[in-house]
Amino acid sequence: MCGVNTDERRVCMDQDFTKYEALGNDYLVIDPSAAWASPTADTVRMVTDRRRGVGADGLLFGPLADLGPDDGPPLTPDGGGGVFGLRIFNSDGTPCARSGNGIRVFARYLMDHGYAGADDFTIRTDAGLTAVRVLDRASGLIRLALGPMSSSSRDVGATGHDRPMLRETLRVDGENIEITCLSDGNPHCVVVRENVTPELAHALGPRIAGHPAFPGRVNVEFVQVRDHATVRAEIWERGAGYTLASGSGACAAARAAQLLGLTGEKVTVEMPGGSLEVETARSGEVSVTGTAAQVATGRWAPDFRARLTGRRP
Ligand SMILES: N[C@H](CCC[C@H](N)C(=O)O)C(=O)O
Repeated sequence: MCGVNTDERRVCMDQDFTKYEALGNDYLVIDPSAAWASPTADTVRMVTDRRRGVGADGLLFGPLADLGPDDGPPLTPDGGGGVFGLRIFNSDGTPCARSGNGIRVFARYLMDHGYAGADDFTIRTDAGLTAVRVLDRASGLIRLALGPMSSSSRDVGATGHDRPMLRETLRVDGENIEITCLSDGNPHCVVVRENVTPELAHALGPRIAGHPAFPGRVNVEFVQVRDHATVRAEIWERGAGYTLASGSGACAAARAAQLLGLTGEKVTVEMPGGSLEVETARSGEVSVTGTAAQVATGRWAPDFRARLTGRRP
C-alpha cells in the first residue's frame, strides 16, 4: 500500500527505493510497503555504500504508523491526523533522532507519493514531532519548525555535571578549542573560526566528533561569521563524516552564533551544498527553510536483494 490514489500506489509498488538530495545531503527513502524488512545497521551500510551500493549520507525508512519495536504490529503508513513516522539512519548504520535535510526530503517524498495532500503536516522521529509547512510545491521549498534548541550538556550528551555549554574550552590533541554545544534532538558542537574550509572540517571534525567528552559522539559545525545575518558553515557529521550540508547543523550554527552575540534572529547559513534560512523566534523556537529534490527511483538487482534479505534470488 502506498499513496492515496491508484496511480500513486502503482508507482510506489514499482520501486524499491527513491533517492533525494537536499543541498547535496543525499538520502535514500525506503517505503515500508516496499521493503524487504526493517533496515538493520548492516543493510543500511550496504545500500548507502557509495561504491558497492546506491550511495547516500543516510537512509530514511517510512512512513510508519508508529516508531515501536520491529517485532510489533504490522506497520501501516498512515499514523492518522497527518502525522507520519520516520526512522532515520546515518550511513554508518547508526540511528539518528532527527535530520533537518532528511525531514525535508521525507516531506517531499510524502508529497510526491500522494501521502501528504495538505501543505501542513507533522513528521515524528525519535526526537519527537517536527512541524512541516510546504511553502512552494513546485520547487520543494519547505519550512520545518524544530522547536527550541538546548545548550544543556546533558541534552548534548557531554560528560561532566549538567551545565549550559556556551564558550567552553575543549582540549584536542594539545590545542584549546572554544566550543558552543546545542541539541535539537541531535547533539551539535559549534566551533567559530575566522575562516572555515573543507580541510579544517576533515582535520578537526573527526577528532571533536569522537572526543571522549562526547561518549555518544557529536556533529561538528565550523562556522565563519560573514555579517550579522550570514554565516558560512563546514560540517562534519557523526555517523556520516563530511557532508555538503546539514539542516540541524545549520540550525546549530545559526543559533550558536546568535547566542554568542555574533548574528541576529534571521541567519542565512551558507554551506558547500547550498544555503538554508534559519530563524529563531522570541520564544527560542528554531525554524529552517530550504529545498529538497528527487534524484532517482530504482529497483534492487536480484543478487543485491538476495544479500539484503538473506534469501536466494
Ligand atoms: N544531515 C542531518 C543531520 C544528521 C545528524 C546525524 N549525523 C546524527 O546526529 O547522528 C541534517 O540535515 O540535519
